[in-house]
Amino acid sequence: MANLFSEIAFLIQRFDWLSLLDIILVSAIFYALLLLFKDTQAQTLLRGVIFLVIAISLVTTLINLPAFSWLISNTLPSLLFTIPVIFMPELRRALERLGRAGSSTFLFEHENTDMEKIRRMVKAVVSASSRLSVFRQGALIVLQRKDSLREYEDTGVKMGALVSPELLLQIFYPNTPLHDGAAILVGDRVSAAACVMPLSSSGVLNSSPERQMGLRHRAALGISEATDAIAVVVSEETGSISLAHRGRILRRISADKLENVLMAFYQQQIGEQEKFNLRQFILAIFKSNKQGKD
Ligand SMILES: Nc1ncnc2c1ncn2[C@@H]1O[C@H](COP(=O)(O)OP(=O)(O)OP(=O)(O)O)[C@@H](O)[C@H]1O
Repeated sequence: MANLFSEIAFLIQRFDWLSLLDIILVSAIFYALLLLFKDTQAQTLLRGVIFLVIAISLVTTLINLPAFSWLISNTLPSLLFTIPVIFMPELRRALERLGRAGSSTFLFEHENTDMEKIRRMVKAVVSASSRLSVFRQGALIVLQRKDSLREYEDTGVKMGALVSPELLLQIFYPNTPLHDGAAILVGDRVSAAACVMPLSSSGVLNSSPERQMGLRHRAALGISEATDAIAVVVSEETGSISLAHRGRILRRISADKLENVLMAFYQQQIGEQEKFNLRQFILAIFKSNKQGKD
């Protein structure tokens, strides 16, 4: 024990501003990694790994355990190689998120921020959902937000048609070729129909007070867990409308509530983008002033 205290005292004595910089850099990298994996399934694992790495480094630095240190120094690198393989989809999404944060052109941002297009799309989804609900025709409509849904579009039939209530009603008309699966909406267009979504394996639906939900609701929850998309489901059995987002499901909502919730989601997104654009705008003015002076 006395040895451990003297070891700690020795470490404290050696602590200088370079050590502080070292700690700040490592903490910044861990913080950036956690931020990158925020809201993904890999987040909990990453937190565990970071905790493990810190705990092991402390133990092996302070206490002289040669066999344990040997085991850890040989197994940790292989663990670092296996994590990216297991969490490939999360990693890809995290890098996509990073790429989006880096892209700052006004044009790129404008594609999503056209409020008129969004309003038209929301109106079409709400109108189609309420009519499908009355007819008790099952439907799954997935609205892309920031995360790309390209890999899911590839599982269905590509369309690229302007969204309208009639088009959505036609897609989900029973026993037609496109009615099975999900329709994906990107902006104000139906980009693909009859798409296969990942099924949720979380217990949210099982623990619901009602009966266990079927595949359509599992698929809605699944895509909302895997991406930031919003999924609107119309139940074939009950005609009820539900909305899934970020692994949570709002059950049996009215058409009015659906419209309010969807508009709130997009207004929040647009607010964030406008804040971002304002920053870009200020930076651009600052740059052009500087160039003018030069
Ligand atoms: N992975 C999937 N991706 C997209 N759609 C799916 C997927 N799996 C099933 N579906 C859709 O769900 C339909 C089956 O729904 P099921 O009756 O099992 O679900 P449910 O949640 O009970 O819905 P409902 O209340 O409408 O009956 C399929 O016909 C298909 O259109």
